[in-house]
Amino acid sequence: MEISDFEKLTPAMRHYVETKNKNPEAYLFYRMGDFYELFFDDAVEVSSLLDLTLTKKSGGLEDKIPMCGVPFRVANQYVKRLVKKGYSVSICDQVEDPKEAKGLVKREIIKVVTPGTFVDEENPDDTRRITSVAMQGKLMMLAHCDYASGRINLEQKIIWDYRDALSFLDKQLEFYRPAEVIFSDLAYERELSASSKQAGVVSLHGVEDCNEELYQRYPELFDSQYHPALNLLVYYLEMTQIRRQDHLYIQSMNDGDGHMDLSDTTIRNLELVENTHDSTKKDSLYAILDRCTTRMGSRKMREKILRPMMSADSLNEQYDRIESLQSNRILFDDILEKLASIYDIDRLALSIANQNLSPKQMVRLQKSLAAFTEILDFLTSEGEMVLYRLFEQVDPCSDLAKELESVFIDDPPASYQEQRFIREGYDSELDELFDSSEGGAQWILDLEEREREGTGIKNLKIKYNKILGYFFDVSKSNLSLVPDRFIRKQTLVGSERFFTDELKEQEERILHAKERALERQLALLDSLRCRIATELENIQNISEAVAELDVICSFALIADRYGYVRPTLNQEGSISIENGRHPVVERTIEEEYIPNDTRLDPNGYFLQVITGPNMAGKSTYMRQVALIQIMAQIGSFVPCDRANLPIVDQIFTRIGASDFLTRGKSTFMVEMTEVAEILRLATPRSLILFDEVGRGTSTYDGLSIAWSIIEYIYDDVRAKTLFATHYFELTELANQYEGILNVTVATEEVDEEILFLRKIVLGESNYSFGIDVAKLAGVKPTVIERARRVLVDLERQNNVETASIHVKDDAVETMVDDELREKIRSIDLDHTTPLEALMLLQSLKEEVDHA
Ligand SMILES: Nc1ncnc2c1ncn2[C@@H]1O[C@H](COP(=O)(O)OP(=O)(O)OP(=O)(O)O)[C@@H](O)[C@H]1O
Repeated sequence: MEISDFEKLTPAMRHYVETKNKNPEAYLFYRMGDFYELFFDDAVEVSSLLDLTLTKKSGGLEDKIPMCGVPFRVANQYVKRLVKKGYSVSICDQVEDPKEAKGLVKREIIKVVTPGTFVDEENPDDTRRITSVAMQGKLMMLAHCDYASGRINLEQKIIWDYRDALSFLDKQLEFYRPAEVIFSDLAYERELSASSKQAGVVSLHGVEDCNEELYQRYPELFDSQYHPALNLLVYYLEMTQIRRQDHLYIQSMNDGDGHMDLSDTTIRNLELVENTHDSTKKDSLYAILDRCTTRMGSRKMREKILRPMMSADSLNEQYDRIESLQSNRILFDDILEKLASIYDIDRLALSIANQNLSPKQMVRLQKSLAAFTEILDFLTSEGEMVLYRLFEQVDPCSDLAKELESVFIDDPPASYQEQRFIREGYDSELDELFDSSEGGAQWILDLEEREREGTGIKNLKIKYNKILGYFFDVSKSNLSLVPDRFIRKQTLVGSERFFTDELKEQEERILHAKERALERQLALLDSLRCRIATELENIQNISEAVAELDVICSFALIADRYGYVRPTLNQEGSISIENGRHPVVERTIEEEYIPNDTRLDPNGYFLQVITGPNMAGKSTYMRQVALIQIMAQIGSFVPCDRANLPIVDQIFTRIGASDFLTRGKSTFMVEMTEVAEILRLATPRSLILFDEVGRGTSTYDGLSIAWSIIEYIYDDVRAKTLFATHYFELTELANQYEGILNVTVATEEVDEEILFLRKIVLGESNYSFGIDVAKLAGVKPTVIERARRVLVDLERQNNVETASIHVKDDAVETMVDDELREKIRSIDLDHTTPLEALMLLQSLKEEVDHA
């Protein structure tokens, strides 16, 4: 805005413009009376975003100023809609009582609500995270914060190049799914933009200034160590929320150790937390495993699935806990019952720190703490030490729970400022004040009765409103009976309103007592808020422990219900699964699920080439192995009869076409990029699933790539690998390498129809049944017939071509050698003339030259 225009503005509009300029990127909600108003461009944009009526207001300029507004009581609804679309909103409130203001009422921005800091009280499942990214030398550091609970997870990784940065960020953003990412301007901005789009980040912006003094102000948080990403995060939160951020705490610091590293493609391909068709939880591993009672438990379950553990000791301890619940049914039921009365206390942390817990929230906290104490009592009295150990370090805040127990009435009102919510007997002064206010009310009723008799006005009533206070209401027909001591206050169409000196005197007393009672009540509430704030850290620990316990209960429930068994962990690195099942497919198909065995042994067969017709069950089999391995490493029992499993460091999957086309790469390019990444990162402790690698290009290209990938894995990577393919030629590899095993999915042909037996058996299949599947799928018979003829032709040509390809490849060379050897062996020298021998030699040479 031009300075000349600014000077023409009314004082209120000038203040609005000054306030807006403090944070131009956020929409400014400017409090005026009972509304938050927006002006100028903000009004035009927000009215269209939220379907509000756009009006105009004169503000000193020649043209009227665009304006729209929302009632302040429901403003949160509008703020929510804006932040969900990725916008931020500055809330500018009146910070002095308008009645006491001289001139303009003082207004200030009290906070800026951003996509990552918005807390949706009505929807506790809406977990919003904010992530900060900063670089320190070659170290990329990230701080992920769940703002409502105050929990922060720190991550870091040494970045060698652009590709490293991109893959690390992809993984991080996919895992934490922040709504908002902030970065210092120096950080990898370009990479961030690409990754964040992929992970659906709604708001991304750089923050230039970063106050390095912060770590002195939050000594516990920083643990006297400067951490640039954490610093950036706290700086940004203080700047937007305009207050100290005392509820923040570090939940974990991950420097890559201790957890299995799952790539975002693996998370997607195995449908760990969402399915690939509509990106919801349905039909994912998470949907099967999550039988948690509390919301904290469900969130923890998701975290665990995405971050499997690597410590055999911790996993065995977790299995022990499941067993201990299974073997003590009564205790298990008691715990489940108590968990059901624990609220989502995790999300109260922000309100606890800001000391604005409502009475309703306090009652929830009290009930949750009481239930938690009872759970601890069960465990100690039952001597269940494996479970109790979860809580050894946790202070149950029993005193606080007891203290809160006697405070509140049963169901405190949501709008508590004007109503009684503290129980009688908790504070004698409060009781006296409410008594006199309520006693006054009785006095009014008595007076009404007395005056009705005294005046003879049968329907005389004492009423109350905010403007007149208490008054006598007399209908027109009774006006002649009104005595002189009644003083007229107001005349309406059908009645008149009066008061008496006596009524006014009493009114003073009643209203004053009520006001003081409410004041006292709020003061008591404030002191409880202070008291609770001192226990914040303990409450956060309790919510962590409850979440852990809930997850274990969920594992135990599922194990019982679906017949999962405890896996045994081995150090040798071999996978041995008896009658394994796919945890999701077995629950979603109508027919019976056919279990399968798997054995992958680093000292024996560690690479399986899986052939078999389309739709036979190859992918399902491979995924089942990966899912069983993941389940074991998150501490769950597994769907099979018996499992002896290693701790794998990573699970890689190259399955189907990924949806990366937005980044301008072809499907085949994406496939090869993923393959390259897998070959680079996999170790002998990894598990790799390859489904039809090489399919995205011409047959020979694809076949040769698949062939050499298998050889490379066999010779150099040595990771346990399942390789499903339609290239029958790859089954030849098993003849050449000892550790490669050919398996196939059994089928039966009954009356020219194929029957899938779903059973993995030794051997290979050179027939893909693609055309049969097309027939099953309902493709027209004429098309099917034509396809069969084309296939026959192609196969004929194919053989001719195969004979003439020149591949410098051990495998092919071996085949040529074998043929030559065979020919030489068959020469009968006793019956060969020198000339014939010479001619034979010439023909052999020609063959070798053309091979
Ligand atoms: N073990 C099993 N028991 C019962 N049904 C199964 C089993 N395995 C797979 N199926 C069923 O078969 C369907 C096809 O399986 P899957 O996708 O694994 O086949 P595929 O061999 O990978 O096929 P394609 O080669 O066409 O990708 C699954 O959707 C499932 O309904």
